[in-house]
Amino acid sequence: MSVKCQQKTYLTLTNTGGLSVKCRRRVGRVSVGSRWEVGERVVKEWLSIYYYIVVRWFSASIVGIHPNLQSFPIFAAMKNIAIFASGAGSNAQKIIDHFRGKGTVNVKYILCNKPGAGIFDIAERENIPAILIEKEQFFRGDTYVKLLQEANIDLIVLAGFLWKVPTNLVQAFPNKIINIHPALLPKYGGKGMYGHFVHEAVVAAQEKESGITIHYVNEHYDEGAPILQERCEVLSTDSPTDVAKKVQVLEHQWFPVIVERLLS
Ligand SMILES: Nc1nc2c(c(=O)[nH]1)N[C@@H](CN(C=O)c1ccc(C(=O)N[C@@H](CCC(=O)O)C(=O)O)cc1)CN2
Ligand SMILES: NCC(=O)N[C@@H]1O[C@H](COP(=O)([O-])[O-])[C@@H](O)[C@H]1O
Repeated sequence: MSVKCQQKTYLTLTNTGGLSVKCRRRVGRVSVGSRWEVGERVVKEWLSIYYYIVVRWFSASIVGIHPNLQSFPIFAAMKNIAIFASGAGSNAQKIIDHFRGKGTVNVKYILCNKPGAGIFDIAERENIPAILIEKEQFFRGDTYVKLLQEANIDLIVLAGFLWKVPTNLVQAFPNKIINIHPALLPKYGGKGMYGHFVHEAVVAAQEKESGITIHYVNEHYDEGAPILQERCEVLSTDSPTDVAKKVQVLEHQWFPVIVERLLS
């Protein structure tokens, strides 16, 4: 079944820090699956909402009586994350999938600086509030710092975000912002080193291996403390796209695991 004229919505921050809803009308045929798939998806969504409400209410009341039960996963308070992205959002999707139905992590916001980026479609499908970042507000002022603090964000995850996080945001969330880089830092990092540019440089240098680096974010590009590096072989016959595919497998395998480990 497909429908026409899907309304695409995202949020923007007003100057007073409020949220306003924007509609990006998309005219075109959007497949939402068969009636059965749609019905199944609705049932699953309602069940996860029911699970969330019942279990969270129950665990909150129990923890209120015995706070030391907090250490048991079932009673642990849910952690909030915000995901920043600029592109397709495949890493964001893997993180969302990883925590689906667990009741441990809530993706409270998705923030993106590129109108029309695929990450907005993911946010729409997953019913996650999506915010289009306004450049001036992001680099001058505390609008986004306040939004994320008021949302009680426990971890900010940069998943293919292509702007430098400003110092005020880094300082507001010390050791609570992480990034995934598609290479083995410190090589192939810094300004200009993102996406395909990284893999092109690795192939041009005839490297025998590449990989991923997940690291804390400081005020400079790619200089924060490393958290994890995983490697893949680069063959002499590999193109940058071949390397990108191998690296993406590592990203999708490890990023959700590291997010979970840091929040536990
Ligand atoms: N304060 C920090 N902010 C960000 C970091 C970081 O380590 N500290 N990591 C980046 C992600 N990243 C590499 O992992 C990265 C992303 C983008 C660039 C870059 O050169 N960007 C261009 C702009 C590109 C665009 O707008 O399309 C630029 O700055 O000129 C380098 C590294 C996320 N933020
Ligand atoms: N230097 C930052 C950088 O290059 N990040 C890279 O952007 C891609 C985002 O893909 P996605 O939108 O499909 O998650 C990922 O490969 C990530 O490592």
